[in-house]
Amino acid sequence: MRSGRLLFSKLSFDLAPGDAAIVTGANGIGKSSLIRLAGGLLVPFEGSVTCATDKALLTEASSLDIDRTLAAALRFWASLDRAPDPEARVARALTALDLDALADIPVRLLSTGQRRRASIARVASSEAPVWLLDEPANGLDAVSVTRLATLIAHHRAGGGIALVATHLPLAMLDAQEIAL
Ligand SMILES: Nc1ncnc2c1ncn2[C@@H]1O[C@H](COP(=O)(O)OP(=O)(O)OP(=O)(O)O)[C@@H](O)[C@H]1O
Repeated sequence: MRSGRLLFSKLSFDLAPGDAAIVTGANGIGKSSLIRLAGGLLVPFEGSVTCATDKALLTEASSLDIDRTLAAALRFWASLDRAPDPEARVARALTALDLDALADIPVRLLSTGQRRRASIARVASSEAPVWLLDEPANGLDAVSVTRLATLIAHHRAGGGIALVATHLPLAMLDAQEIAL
């Protein structure tokens, strides 16, 4: 329910380790709202959302401090996570997103696509088992979209879960489709 309007009803799905779901539908149908519900940023009008483990959320807004270097901005968030060794996690995520060369650049100087990759790196560096991604491919070039698909596949292969809202094609093997 948003602004008194029912967005969707009778929606039910489960995701086990290794699973993925892709949320599709027209503009304004409620894809972002569903991701936010899953992330606990919105409360369902009716029903419930249960998540047994840590989750990382990617929304349209970048949560990275624009005045820090990319590496420092990522380390800030990684240090708040429960997983050990934030430095190593950030280093791995920077490499996975091909951002090593930009590690010492202030976030405010990054391009749109670079910022999006940086936000994905924040999710990856959390090493949270559940990834909730709202339009992760927005602003990415073709190579970066492929890299994102590979990253999600690796995450799932390691027992991770991905719930992804996207209106852009993103290859995710055997993903459930949640068509709103
Ligand atoms: N903060 C808000 N307060 C009230 N209504 C909102 C808010 N955010 C979104 N809405 C409304 O909720 C509905 C669903 O929005 P949502 O962003 O979930 O759609 P979406 O499917 O992700 O759209 P898009 O494809 O354009 O990103 C829309 O009608 C929108 O106007």
